[in-house]
Amino acid sequence: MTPDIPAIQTQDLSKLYDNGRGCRNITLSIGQGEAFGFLGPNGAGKSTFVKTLVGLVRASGGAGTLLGNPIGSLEARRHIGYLPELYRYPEWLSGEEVMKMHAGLLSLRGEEARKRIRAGLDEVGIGKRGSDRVKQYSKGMQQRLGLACALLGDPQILFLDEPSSAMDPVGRREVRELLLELKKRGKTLFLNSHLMEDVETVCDRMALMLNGDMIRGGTVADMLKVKIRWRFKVGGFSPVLLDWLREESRLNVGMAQPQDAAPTSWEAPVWLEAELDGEEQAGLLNLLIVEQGMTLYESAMHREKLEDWFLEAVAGRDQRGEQR
Ligand SMILES: Nc1ncnc2c1ncn2[C@@H]1O[C@H](COP(=O)(O)OP(=O)(O)OP(=O)(O)O)[C@@H](O)[C@H]1O
Repeated sequence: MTPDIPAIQTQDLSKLYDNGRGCRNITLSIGQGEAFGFLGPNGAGKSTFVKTLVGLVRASGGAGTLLGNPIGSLEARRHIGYLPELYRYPEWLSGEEVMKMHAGLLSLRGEEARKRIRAGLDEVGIGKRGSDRVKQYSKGMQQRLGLACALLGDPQILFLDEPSSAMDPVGRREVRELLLELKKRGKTLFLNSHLMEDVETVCDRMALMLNGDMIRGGTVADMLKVKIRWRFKVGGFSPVLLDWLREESRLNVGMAQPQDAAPTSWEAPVWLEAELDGEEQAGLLNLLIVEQGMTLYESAMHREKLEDWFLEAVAGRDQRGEQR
């Protein structure tokens, strides 16, 4: 495989359904071995874009290639694994039988197929339940099975549409670890997710979709350079101390929003909030609070950085995706 050919490349790629919804004019280039995250609210067009890339729906405009091969072509499909967002496996089949069915589609047979099926089920953590029927699987286990199917052909590019949405926090973490491992093995990952933490941990670059358009994009590191919000729960507080804190730290410290963190009585601890560039500044404020004889009950980041970014980006925008 020529390393400088992009794994995924699109130029003004659009897929508009008869009702005018879908995704439009998406231009992207994703290198081999890169992990790319698509974020966006429900109905933004993320799944439509992925379905167009994997060749499940035909583009209405623009062009795209996977490892240099036109999207939808057999050669492009040979290199991909796809975990759709909504899927149902026949309930009467066992996990192993579902995998066997997929192995058949990949022309894998005999011992090679058996080996890969066993390893695949183990890798996603359901190896011991492989002979159980799908109807006995929890939603999270079905999602793990879907992931194992997507990995069965050892694809170069993995398209994962909400890969851990049905999982509990432990399952999500395991999937994140698996994705990081796949990245280490040089796989290209395209991840659609509502879960900021998935994108933040796994992806190198990301973009935000809204109403069918890609409205913002960049490296995850750049996106995380936005200010962070930090909260301090302090006792023995007085307004004079707040002025002093501001002056000493030269930071933007204030009382936290009363509706979020109202004190219950005058003596009760109060919440302060600061907009910071990094954790070191929180350390400085901790120190100054204690130095002034206030009691520091709690000091923690208030909101996910990426979540802030996401909320800020969609704030005030009309979101047509979910509307009639
Ligand atoms: N087959 C279809 N026919 C007509 N409209 C569709 C079809 N599939 C999706 N849409 C519409 O296209 C828009 C984008 O849907 P899409 O499923 O791509 O969004 P999404 O970002 O993946 O959302 P979610 O996170 O909820 O899956 C939505 O308004 C949706 O209602």
